[in-house]
Amino acid sequence: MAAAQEHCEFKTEIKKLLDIITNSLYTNREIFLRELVSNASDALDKLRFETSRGTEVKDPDLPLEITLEADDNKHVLTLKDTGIGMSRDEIVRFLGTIAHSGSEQFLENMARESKENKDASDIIGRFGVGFYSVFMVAHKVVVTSQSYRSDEKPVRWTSDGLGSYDVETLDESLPRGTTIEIHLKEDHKEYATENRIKHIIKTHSNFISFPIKMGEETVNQVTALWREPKFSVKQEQYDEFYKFLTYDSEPPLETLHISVDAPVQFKALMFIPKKDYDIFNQERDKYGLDLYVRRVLIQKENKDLLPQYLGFMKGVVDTEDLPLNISRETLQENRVIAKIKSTITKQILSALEKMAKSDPDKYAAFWKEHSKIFKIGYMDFAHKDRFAGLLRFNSSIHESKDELTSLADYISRAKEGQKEIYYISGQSREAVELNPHFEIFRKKGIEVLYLYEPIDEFALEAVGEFEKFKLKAAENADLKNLDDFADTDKDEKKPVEELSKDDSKILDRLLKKMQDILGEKVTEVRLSDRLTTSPACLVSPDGTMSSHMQKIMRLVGGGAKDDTIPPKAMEINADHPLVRNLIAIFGADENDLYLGACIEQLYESSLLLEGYLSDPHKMVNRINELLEQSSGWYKEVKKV
Ligand SMILES: Nc1ncnc2c1ncn2[C@@H]1O[C@H](COP(=O)(O)OP(=O)(O)OP(=O)(O)O)[C@@H](O)[C@H]1O
Repeated sequence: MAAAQEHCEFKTEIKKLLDIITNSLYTNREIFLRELVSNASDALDKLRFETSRGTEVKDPDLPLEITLEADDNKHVLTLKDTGIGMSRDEIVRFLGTIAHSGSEQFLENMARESKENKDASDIIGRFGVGFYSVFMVAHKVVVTSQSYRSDEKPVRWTSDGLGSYDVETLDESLPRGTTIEIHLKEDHKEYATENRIKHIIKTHSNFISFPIKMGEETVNQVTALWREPKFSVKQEQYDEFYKFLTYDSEPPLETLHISVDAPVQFKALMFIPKKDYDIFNQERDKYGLDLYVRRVLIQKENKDLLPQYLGFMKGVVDTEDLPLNISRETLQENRVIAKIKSTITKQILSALEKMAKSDPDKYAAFWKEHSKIFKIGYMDFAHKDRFAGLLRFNSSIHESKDELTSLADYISRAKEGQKEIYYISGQSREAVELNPHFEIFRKKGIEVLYLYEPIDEFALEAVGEFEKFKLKAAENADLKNLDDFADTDKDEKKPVEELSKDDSKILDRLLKKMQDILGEKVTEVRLSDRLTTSPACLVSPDGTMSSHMQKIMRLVGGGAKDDTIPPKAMEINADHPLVRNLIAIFGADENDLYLGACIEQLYESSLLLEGYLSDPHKMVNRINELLEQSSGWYKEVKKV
């Protein structure tokens, strides 16, 4: 006899979700079974977790398993588990609102994707939509559940997935667990045939750690692959397990299977995915390894087992050295976990080092996908040198932006007597190569690393030194250190005439004039030893951050917008034709107004290159005035 029947409307967001699911053209509908089996497995994990910590449960002797029944005549597929079950309150909360991760994320991603006009069907496959995906194939679903708490009555939940559902409390007695009856739509009755179902289980759910039974047969593998000895596992099995774990359709780039006895006993099976699937640029909090204690799942995506910069790793860790009843809240302070983390970190770094050495192409593929997160490793001081050894950069010796070098290779090419590794930051290869600070390095044939990501410079600053070579921003290089190196740039333009004594004196006064005009905007105006093609550049006072770093610090400084420009010295290239012209103009009339505009413009052009010019209006006006004047003169010279 049924009691307390209730008819309820789904919340709006669920209606939206159901609408997307049922109307989507998604062809790979079989993943609904993956979702339901994974829910059943979660429910069994939760039950095992409760019993292992001594909680009293209903029907303690029931085997922990999932059973499937396919009724080909009635087109009904039934999935049963002996897991934790749901009470009436829970079933309404869990299946009637959208408080759970999968579907919520799905909706967010859908919203974003539809803005970008992408095909959404791929998201269904990759993220899973949880329970509701069943309505891709069902016209009616009946969920009957008995909670593991003996004082709860069984409950039945029925819905056609259109807009509402019914719940009723049952008076009969039922064994613990959840049964889901799936009444298939006419078009999808194939999902009530035994062979089809077996095939789907093998494809998507083979590594579920509880038996999935059809009749007498256990359809899935059940064994915990990570506990098998390494030599007995084939790469195909690893690949299959990886796909099961991540929903990735491609095999992993690298597999790492380790068994450790000291200082802690644990086994880990980890993978580096071929692609960084954080395609939505979400917060990087979806990382971590699944933690098992003696095959019992304690926590999915545990973050205490892995430093964040190795967060691209996917996989499982299983240890003997923790009590089964450990509380998840205290994992973070647990000494065993800390030891596992430190061992795993070393093992992953070793694996990367090995890969970099034995298969540079593979390492380059790793770098392309995962370096963004890996570079956060500059905070891991304990492994600073190993981290630095794994860094890769584009450099001035390369022909294109896609080539990479390590710091060690840079050093192997360094000039005799060179003690520093130089780098320049910029948005692109072109931008770096136009940076005036690069000119002296080009002239002397000294290699410079090109840094394109904001984090690169943080990483190199933190590393500080590699194999006794100091890491130095090119603009902060002490030019005295470069004096010993001869010029190598052969395709010099014709040598510039030496300045006459008189002109040198005029230049001295011109520099003072520049200083007067620019006032407090610069610390000084001086002659440059570093420029060959640019007329001027700005230089940070010794020991300060590079301009690039200063800009980043202003961005991350948060709060108030800081528009102040840190004072810098302006350096002038005495050999530049523009400067030579200015000397002549200044020599003729020290107060020529044209000079003032030119000097301001030189300063602001340098600011622009350093990325500091925040308001271009004044500058554009001035350029237009200068253009107007010069076009007038040009017209006269050309006699047009
Ligand atoms: N077989 C089941 N036994 C017990 N509870 C279940 C079962 N199936 C679903 N639930 C409950 O319903 C909730 C919602 O399930 P749903 O599949 O929609 O999302 P989810 O599993 O939480 O998220 P995700 O799909 O990201 O894993 C689950 O979190 C769980 O609490």
